[in-house]
Amino acid sequence: MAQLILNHLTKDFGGGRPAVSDVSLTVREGGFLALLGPSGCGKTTVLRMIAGFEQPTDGSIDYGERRLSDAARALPPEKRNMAMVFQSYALWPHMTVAENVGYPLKVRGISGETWRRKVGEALALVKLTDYAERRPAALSGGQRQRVALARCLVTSPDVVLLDEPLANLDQHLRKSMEETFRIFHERSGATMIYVTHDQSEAMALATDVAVMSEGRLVQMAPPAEIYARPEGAVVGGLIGRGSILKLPVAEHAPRALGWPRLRDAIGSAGDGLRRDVLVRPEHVRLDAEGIPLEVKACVYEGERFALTLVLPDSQALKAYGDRAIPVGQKANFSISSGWRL
Ligand SMILES: Nc1ncnc2c1ncn2[C@@H]1O[C@H](COP(=O)(O)OP(=O)(O)OP(=O)(O)O)[C@@H](O)[C@H]1O
Repeated sequence: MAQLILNHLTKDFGGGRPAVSDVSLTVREGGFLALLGPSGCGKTTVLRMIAGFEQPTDGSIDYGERRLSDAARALPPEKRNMAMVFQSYALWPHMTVAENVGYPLKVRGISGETWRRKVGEALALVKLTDYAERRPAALSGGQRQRVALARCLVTSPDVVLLDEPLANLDQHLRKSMEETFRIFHERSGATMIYVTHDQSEAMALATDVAVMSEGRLVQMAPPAEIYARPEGAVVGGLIGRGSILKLPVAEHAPRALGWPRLRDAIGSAGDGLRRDVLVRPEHVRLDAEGIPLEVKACVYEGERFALTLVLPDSQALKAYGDRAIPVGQKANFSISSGWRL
């Protein structure tokens, strides 16, 4: 086990802006990195460079002391001891589950008892022991994805690359697969890099979250840190369900803003420069001492109500409530904290 190091990694396909620009980050040993960002920001290209399917045009990738690739040379994918799981499971339809899982071993010349033992262990980990002799066509989507996971686990890779592996699954299955990934990560000790559109998935699984935008790395931090202290509107808008308000706060104001300062900013009609302030819905609460805000929408979400409130200058503010408030009605709210982006 070692650190995976991306150093000024760049990939330019030659069509305008590079797909990946100057990305430097270190994935800690045995870490679980979630790579997040809007469509087209370069996530898959980073993953493909790590796997060895694309060569960087600049910068380098190292695994510990070992140089995997740079602009001059690249270790072929099969020499990297990595495994990649795709959104489409890419199982061979004519092979059984066990044969699919054991295929990478066969390619490496492993057969007989060792083959059976390793396949058995991998299938047990993803709870598919009883399905060993089935063909992929006779499996559910979640089971197929678990076969793909077992196939990547069977060779004990140092690094596992997952490209939106849960995108085709329904909400319920995604939750149970998240658990499988967590166990897989704990037991294998492999470094995992997980590309996803779904930030809640990323927050649930990752030791670190990296957010990309337009080919660049915008921020990388542990999930709780990136949630509490996002850098800029891209990260603030992507992580969690906050509202980004434009408020007149001074440049030298602290990043974390308390209620008195927020109340003054919301109440001020000043034309001064407005800055992006992120307000999390869980920090907005009904408060007799607060300011009256109109309820524009109230949606029942099962465990709570999601409210959309309107500030005096018509900006929308999301909040949670434990009871319904009729649309059009005003109630007093305060905001316990905001974060200047
Ligand atoms: N082989 C290629 N040739 C030319 N351009 C490419 C190639 N692969 C990717 N790109 C471009 O590079 C940019 C980044 O693509 P990439 O697939 O890495 O984004 P992504 O963040 O994974 O997007 P998504 O979330 O939609 O999958 C896009 O503008 C894409 O069109």
